[in-house]
Amino acid sequence: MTGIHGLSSASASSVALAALGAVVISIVLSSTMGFLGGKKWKAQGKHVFVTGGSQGLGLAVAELLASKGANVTICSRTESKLREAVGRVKAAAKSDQQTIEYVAADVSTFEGAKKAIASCSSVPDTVFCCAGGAKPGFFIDQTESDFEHGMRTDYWTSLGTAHAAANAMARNKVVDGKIVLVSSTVGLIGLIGYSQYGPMKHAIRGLAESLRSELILYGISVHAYFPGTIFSPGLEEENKTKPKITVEIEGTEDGSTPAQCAKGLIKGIERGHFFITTDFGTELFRVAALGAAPANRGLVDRATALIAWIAIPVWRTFIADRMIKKHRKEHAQSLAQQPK
Ligand SMILES: NC(=O)C1=CN([C@@H]2O[C@H](COP(=O)(O)OP(=O)(O)OC[C@H]3O[C@@H](n4cnc5c(N)ncnc54)[C@H](OP(=O)(O)O)[C@@H]3O)[C@@H](O)[C@H]2O)C=CC1
Ligand SMILES: CCCCCCCCCCCCCCCC(=O)[C@@H](N)CO
Repeated sequence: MTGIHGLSSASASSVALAALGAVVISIVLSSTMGFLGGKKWKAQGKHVFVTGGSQGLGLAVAELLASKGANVTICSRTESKLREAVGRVKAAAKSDQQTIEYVAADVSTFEGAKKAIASCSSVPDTVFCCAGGAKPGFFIDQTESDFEHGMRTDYWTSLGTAHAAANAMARNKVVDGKIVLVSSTVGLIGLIGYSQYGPMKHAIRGLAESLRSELILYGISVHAYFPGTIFSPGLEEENKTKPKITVEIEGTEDGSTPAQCAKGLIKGIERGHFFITTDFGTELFRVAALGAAPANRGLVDRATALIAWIAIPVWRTFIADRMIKKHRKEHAQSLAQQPK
């Protein structure tokens, strides 16, 4: 007797059994965090260091964790902004016993990042690398200096901070250390206007995977966050130079407040998720691009990947690429007006 694909029913049932086995293993592996690791991460009593902590996502993360009882050090380059921001973090704190401070530093060099970590009143056990920002534009318009700036602002800030933090944590035997890297939706996909920025956010994903593996040595856990549009001061700034076509594809209405993003990010961390998203579109891109990274919920991730398998090519072909093709004429006209 033969089954549907000409398989004997015996081998069809062994295929089914193997599939079932894979599902069970997948569920077990993805739930080990809950069953074996046991402990849910708590902000209470931690010392959290946040780069990009003077505004936008970083400030919202600092405020939220202070409200949950963490000691917080915010870091960015501009002291005047830090002074105001640290007041907001203090106001959000659960009690006046918490240490809330700021460190003014440029973390885009190893020297700056090392100094920033060393200036904290104690070794931080939890580090959020939120510093970053895009300078969108058309690939052919951008200069070598724009790309170099992107590497510094969007990759090196995280690399330097993670390097300084891992050193401090490992050498001071910090228990349950944590490093959180911030990528973007465009760290999972490519999108017109973001060639100076997206590839750096892809690099952040690679850094997260490398560090997740190696920092097991020291019991330091690593997470990467992939936010969609955040209504932040940085977004207002980048929108001044963002190509119209990029704005159209992103949609001006679609996005979240820094506070909404911080809330979703912390929820993901508490659940022990490795790659964290806070909007459905990016969640589809995450499961489609998961590769060998750990899933969040084994079975659900795989089911979501089935949706992504259909939805992503449809979105790309009939929405994104089509909009770009429609934009060709307008773009050619503006190109013709530029000097060669
Ligand atoms: N806004 C968005 O739509 C999205 C943002 N993201 C990412 O989320 C993160 C936060 O974004 P957002 O909330 O918009 O942030 P903002 O652009 O509003 O703020 C950036 C923060 O980083 C600080 N910063 C920048 N460069 C350095 C540096 N070299 N050293 C120290 N601090 C620095 C800034 O302060 P100062 O200039 O004073 O140093 C500021 O505090 C970024 O990594 C961004 O790429 C991801 C997806 C979408
Ligand atoms: C099948 C799936 C459909 C989903 C559609 C979603 C469309 C995604 C558009 C990309 C949004 C880019 C946000 C991040 C931008 C960013 O990082 C900068 N703003 C940095 O400041």
